[in-house]
Amino acid sequence: MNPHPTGGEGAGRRGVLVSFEGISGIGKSHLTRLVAQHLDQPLMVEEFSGRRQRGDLGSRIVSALAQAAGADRFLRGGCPASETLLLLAVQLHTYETIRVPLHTGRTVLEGRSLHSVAVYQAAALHPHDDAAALAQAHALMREATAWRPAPDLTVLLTDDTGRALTRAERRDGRPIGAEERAVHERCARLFKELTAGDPRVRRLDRAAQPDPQAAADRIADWITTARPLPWPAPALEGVPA
Ligand SMILES: Nc1ncnc2c1ncn2[C@@H]1O[C@H](COP(=O)(O)OP(=O)(O)OP(=O)(O)O)[C@@H](O)[C@H]1O
Ligand SMILES: Cc1cn([C@H]2C[C@H](O)[C@@H](COP(=O)(O)O)O2)c(=O)[nH]c1=O
Repeated sequence: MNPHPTGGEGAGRRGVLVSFEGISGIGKSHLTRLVAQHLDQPLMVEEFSGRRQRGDLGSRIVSALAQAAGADRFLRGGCPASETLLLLAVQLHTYETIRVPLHTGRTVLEGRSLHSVAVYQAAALHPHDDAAALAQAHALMREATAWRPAPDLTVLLTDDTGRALTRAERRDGRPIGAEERAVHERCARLFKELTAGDPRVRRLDRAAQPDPQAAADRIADWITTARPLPWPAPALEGVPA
């Protein structure tokens, strides 16, 4: 089986693929909207948010997972391996939907991308073993990037976890319990460990940069100076590399 069914990629002519990562309430959507105002008609993709009900394949997979998981915010319906493969499929679907705009020069902003699946699903697959979870997160990144490219630039947002979760509680109108809070804390750590030393990942700490406009200016600078990285994949049908 060809692991790059949608393939496609020479560097230089396409737009930059940017992801925003971090725990709930960290401000991914909020900052993405502000950053978008600095860019020339970027395409914004937010398939993972359970708050958005749409009919595309990726969103329908997420809705099905959310339904199977009941009230659980981490989409845990009791079958973590199958859930992980479905969430990776959502990532592949995202790539299939963005590849043409991306290859015709548009900047694409992804709210949650491969790192989110790697982190949350590694945590779900290894709930009691941090070292195994980190190894699993790296393995999931390798698996995912056999199927679709990783973002050229990942913006990892960090903050005091309590403050981020208070924002998420206020936004969603429901409290976050102690077990969920512990998972958020663990995933915040895993995001940092998974991305440590990766030159494609820029970290922005909201505690150090609390002004959203200043944070957005800084991120926009990173994006406008980022360059598309070569992707090891065959040429995209109908779109010159
Ligand atoms: N610096 C901030 N000051 C005040 N409110 C903020 C700030 N950043 C975000 N918010 C608000 O906090 C809530 C959570 O932000 P947002 O929805 O962007 O977080 P997120 O969970 O990271 O995003 P996503 O929905 O993409 O996963 C929103 O209501 C947003 O408007
Ligand atoms: C990609 C992905 C996400 N999740 C969980 C993590 C969060 O609890 C929600 C998304 O909520 P947000 O407030 O919109 O950030 O989904 C997950 O468990 N597994 C995943 O792969």
